Amino acid sequence: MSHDSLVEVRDLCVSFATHQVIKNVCLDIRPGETVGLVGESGSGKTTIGRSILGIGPANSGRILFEGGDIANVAPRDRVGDAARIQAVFQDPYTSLNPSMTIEDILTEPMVARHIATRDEARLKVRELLDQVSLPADAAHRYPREFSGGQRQRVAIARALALSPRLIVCDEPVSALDLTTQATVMDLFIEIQERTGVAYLFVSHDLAVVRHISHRVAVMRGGEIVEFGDCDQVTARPEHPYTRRLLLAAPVADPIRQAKRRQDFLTLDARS
Ligand SMILES: Nc1ncnc2c1ncn2[C@@H]1O[C@H](COP(=O)(O)OP(=O)(O)OP(=O)(O)O)[C@@H](O)[C@H]1O
Repeated sequence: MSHDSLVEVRDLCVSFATHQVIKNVCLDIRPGETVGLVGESGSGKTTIGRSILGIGPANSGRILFEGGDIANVAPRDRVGDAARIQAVFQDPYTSLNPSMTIEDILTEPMVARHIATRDEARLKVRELLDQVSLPADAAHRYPREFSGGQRQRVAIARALALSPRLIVCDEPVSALDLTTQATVMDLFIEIQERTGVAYLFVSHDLAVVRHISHRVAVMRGGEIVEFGDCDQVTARPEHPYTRRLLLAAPVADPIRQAKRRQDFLTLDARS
């Protein structure tokens, strides 16, 4: 494996019953990097994230994390930094336990992993809330008292509680309105700059992925059809499917959009 990878997915295959949904996927994520994973609904983005998290299967292939194979190792059986791979999911309304206070939600991962006593974990809550720009008094409130964007901040704070090297972010802003999306995206970027955490950023929304990613992988029908630097993939896409995805993503400037359409049509005609 290239030694600068944090995660390397090699020839991953996943099937549900007789349906093969992931076909020989290869993907690597470097420390501190954001890899965006885009593609239409059902292309297999979430399935790859779940395999990396250890909450979904890998029928064959390997998932190397700092060199050790973590494919099919459940989260509780993972050791070292692999035990701290975290997730932020789409729906902040169902991903937080409604009967727990924010303090309990944030201390639970630290206590369950025995990396802090309950008292030590409580002391860390204030710092975590501060990292996601929530007030200290949020600790004693319940998820229902917060907006969608604030709940997603709580989910991000919970992911940060274990000082992860990697967070799998699965459509983390898709349920939020556009203004809130922008502030939560800025928070993800700011946290990465401060902590050096890497993200696998899953989204159907190319505009969102383009904003945050260093590299982008494009999925279609269980395969990665294109993987490269974000600028390269979005400005000079090689695969016709990537060009179609890009054309489907809105561009504010109609003149730029028309030019892009013409450029891509020319490229399609050549490929
Ligand atoms: N537990 C499961 N059992 C059976 N089929 C599944 C399961 N999980 C996913 N699939 C199937 O695998 C395929 C890929 O699903 P996946 O959720 O990974 O796609 P996706 O690209 O994340 O799509 P979306 O954006 O809609 O979430 C789909 O055909 C889906 O129906």
